[in-house]
Amino acid sequence: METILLNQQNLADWQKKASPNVMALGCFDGLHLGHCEVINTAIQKAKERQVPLSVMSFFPHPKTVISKGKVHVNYLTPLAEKEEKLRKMGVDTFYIVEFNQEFAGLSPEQFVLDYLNGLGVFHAVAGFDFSYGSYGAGHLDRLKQDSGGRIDVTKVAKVELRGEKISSTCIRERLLKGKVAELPEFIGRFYETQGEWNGETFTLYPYYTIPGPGRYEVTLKNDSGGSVHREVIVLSDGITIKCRDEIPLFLKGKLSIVWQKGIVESRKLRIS
Ligand SMILES: Cc1cc2nc3c(=O)[nH]c(=O)nc-3n(C[C@H](O)[C@H](O)[C@H](O)COP(=O)(O)O)c2cc1C
Ligand SMILES: Nc1ncnc2c1ncn2[C@@H]1O[C@H](COP(=O)(O)OP(=O)(O)OP(=O)(O)O)[C@@H](O)[C@H]1O
Repeated sequence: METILLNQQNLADWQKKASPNVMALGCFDGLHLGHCEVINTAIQKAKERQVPLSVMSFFPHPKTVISKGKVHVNYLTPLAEKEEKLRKMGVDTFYIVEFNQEFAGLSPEQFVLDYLNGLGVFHAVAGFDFSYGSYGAGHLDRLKQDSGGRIDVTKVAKVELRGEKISSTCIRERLLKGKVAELPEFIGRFYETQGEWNGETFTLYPYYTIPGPGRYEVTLKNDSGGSVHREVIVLSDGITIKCRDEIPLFLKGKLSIVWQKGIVESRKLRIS
């Protein structure tokens, strides 16, 4: 998979190199079950047409830029992890578009002509609610027209769980409430964060969303298959993670925390 950091300055160079492709569109933070439905649908379309599959995502999160910094988005999957997951899914080209005020101000038509037509897209796949262009005015029902009739569109229906749309937002909300045990129903696995254990402290890699303050049952594991079950505490500062028991030194170095269960404090259970 080729990863391309795209912006207004280098767009013309990448347009010259582009070949016909199918493209999946969106932020894809967390690569939850709704995102996987979009990407797997796009994979199928690319196979049917025997062309490469590209994914176009945006960084920083549009909400942060559009709110002019008022809305701060912590990520579920930092870029490096998203890149690895997309590569494993079989994506051929991963475009990360620099989402800044200038880009946000593109009209829906201009975005489609410059970033889809211009990059060889002839079939676009996104979810039912994908929006594009200034004020989010663009939507899938007008994309073909915005492309001058050149791009066919597949709209993926809402993937929901008990009536609730599966979204990165609802996953972040559950994380901050400590409801990590519910997440496999949304992302198909337990939520994981990557970082370093130096023998004394955990240091998470940047951008992860840490579960809310509280105690958690977790599995600590490294890339060579070593793992232990432990209880960790996220302190009230919401960023410090402490492990209650000793962590074996064979886990020193890069370490994943697999968040499995929030331990409800007994005091919360006390019925006054
Ligand atoms: C080129 C481009 C420009 C965009 N500009 C805006 C914008 O000005 N305002 C906006 O609300 N959304 C804009 N969006 C849509 C956002 O990416 C995002 O979909 C929207 O904020 C709704 O987010 P949500 O569906 O996750 O709530 C733009 C998207 C693209 C691709
Ligand atoms: N539950 C879902 N069902 C179908 N498509 C979805 C679903 N969630 C997201 N998508 C689609 O997947 C792509 C990426 O979604 P995106 O990350 O932009 O939105 P999101 O998951 O709702 O995140 P957020 O909550 O931050 O807005 C978009 O095309 C979007 O329409």
